[in-house]
Amino acid sequence: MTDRLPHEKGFHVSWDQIHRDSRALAWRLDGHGPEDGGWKAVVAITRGGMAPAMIVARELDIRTVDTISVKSYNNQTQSEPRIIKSPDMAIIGDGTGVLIVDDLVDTGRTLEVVRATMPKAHVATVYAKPKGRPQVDTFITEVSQDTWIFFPWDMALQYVEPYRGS
Ligand SMILES: O=P(O)(O)OC[C@H]1O[C@H](OP(=O)(O)OP(=O)(O)O)[C@H](O)[C@@H]1O
Ligand code: HPA
Ligand SMILES: [Mg+2]
Repeated sequence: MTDRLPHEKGFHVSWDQIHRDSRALAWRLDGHGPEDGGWKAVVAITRGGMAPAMIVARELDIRTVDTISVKSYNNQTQSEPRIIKSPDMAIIGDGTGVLIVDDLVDTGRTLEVVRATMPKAHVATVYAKPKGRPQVDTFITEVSQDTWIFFPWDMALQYVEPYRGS
């Protein structure tokens, strides 16, 4: 599969790395919620946003966690993003004090759709590519547009041949 990728580079993220980067995201967000009450809820964009959202919610002691389900990719082929499941809007309101969390922003189309449903929410991703950056309020690491990010939940440990074969 890898030789058919349209991306020049690969950025492989381990569980340890995503844990550290998600914690860094939480620390960056700490104290930046609305002055009257801080962050009140986290909305994870499924599925990739769920692991970072759990870590952010844990670090910032936020107990209200909901999800929004958006389907935009089939492997590496992009299609029109569709909202399959919305969060509980009675809790979310217009998004004030709500942190929307995703693993990454690429073209920004997923976030465009999500933002429209919660215009006052704060959008945070762990990784960002340049095209999608305008859709994100806070992120940790930027990678180039021609880089495909591989997450630990999509990978497995495997044997590699020694660099110098016998
Ligand atoms: O900025 P964009 O170009 O819209 O792409 C970013 C989105 O694509 C991936 O999710 P995907 O739709 O593949 O679903 P998944 O999280 O369930 O893997 C990723 O987790 C982001 O949510
Ligand atoms: O670089 C990526 N990695 C994983 N999923 C993605 N969805 C859009 N871009 C990416
Ligand atoms: Mg996703």
